[in-house]
Amino acid sequence: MESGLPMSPYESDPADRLLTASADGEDQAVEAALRPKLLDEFIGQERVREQLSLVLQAARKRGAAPDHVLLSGPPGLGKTTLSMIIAAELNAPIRITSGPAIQHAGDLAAILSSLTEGEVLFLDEIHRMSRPAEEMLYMAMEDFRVDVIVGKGPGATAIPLELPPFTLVGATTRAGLLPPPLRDRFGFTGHMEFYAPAELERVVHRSAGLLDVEIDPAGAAEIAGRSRGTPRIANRLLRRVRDFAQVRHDGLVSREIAARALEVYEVDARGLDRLDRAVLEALLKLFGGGPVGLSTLAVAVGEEAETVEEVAEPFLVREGLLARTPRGRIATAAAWQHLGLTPPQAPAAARAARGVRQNGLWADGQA
Ligand SMILES: Nc1ncnc2c1ncn2[C@@H]1O[C@H](COP(=O)(O)OP(=O)(O)OP(=O)(O)O)[C@@H](O)[C@H]1O
Repeated sequence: MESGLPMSPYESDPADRLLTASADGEDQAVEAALRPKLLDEFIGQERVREQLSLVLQAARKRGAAPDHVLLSGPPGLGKTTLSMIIAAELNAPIRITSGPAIQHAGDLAAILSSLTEGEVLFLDEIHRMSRPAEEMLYMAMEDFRVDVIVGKGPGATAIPLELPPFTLVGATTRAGLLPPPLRDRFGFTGHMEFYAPAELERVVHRSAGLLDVEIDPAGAAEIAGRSRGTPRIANRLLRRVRDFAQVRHDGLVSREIAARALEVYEVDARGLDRLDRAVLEALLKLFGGGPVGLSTLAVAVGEEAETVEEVAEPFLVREGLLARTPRGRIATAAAWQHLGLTPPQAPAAARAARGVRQNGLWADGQA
């Protein structure tokens, strides 16, 4: 049973999109090899890294398990990677599971009771855990104890079970929707931000080294610029560009090769894909930049309203290309510029742009 929370727009990305931030099968297979193993190798997220480093160093000094850690932020920014780094830095084993995998409180009890002292428990998508499991987790986090209910009805008894001290690392795309009692039991929350292009360039370089791909700095910059601030996407685009470079050229990834490869995959210079551009083009060309209602816009691009709203729009809004207003969707000046189109001018605005009105006449002589 799920917690009943709506899916996050991040989670509902269809996996067949090259630019989705959620992991597909190929990602999962390659990602293990690309994950940084220690905090020093982890690129970017300076603030979270420094804060976490203090938490871990202090725990090591005290010889105790650190406080529970909550990592929040969109998918593909390195939450799983950081949880593994936490375990490696503490020299502790790690157990990995996720909210949706824990259907019953008993599932959680089984995991908790088999933890060893100091072990790190990584709970991905913690906001999607069932309510009874969530309540069991409160007690486990605070008192390192759970009550296992044996039997049913009036004869049911609660058997207390002591747990060894462990560190929970929870990950969520929606920290704001976690129930406060759960949120409050984390001693440290790290908010992961989208990566800057220069940081993604370093990610691409590092991954290229591990995958044995020859790449020059301009090639890495080209891939980074199209990766939507997300290392998982950067790594995926790098693999597609590598294919192109190996099949059509000599294997070296330069700016030109990266740009041509990503053109084949319909990822433009700003990281927009076919659907993103279709939405923008409809908004600009059919509706003059809006405002237009979501369902009308969706019909124009032949997609479901939810797909437009949850898959294309979040990135377009983040990029400042589209705005959601109470009257409908509108395109920004940057959207016109990005598609190389000229916004229509309102008659008065057009005249004002041409000249100053004097003596009741515009500079062009019209009244
Ligand atoms: N700071 C980083 N430096 C280098 N590589 C990174 C960094 N962050 C993430 N990556 C790479 O990006 C990929 C995705 O990272 P990860 O699986 O940790 O993301 P996530 O936030 O846990 O995603 P999800 O929420 O979907 O589980 C991994 O291959 C990892 O190697």
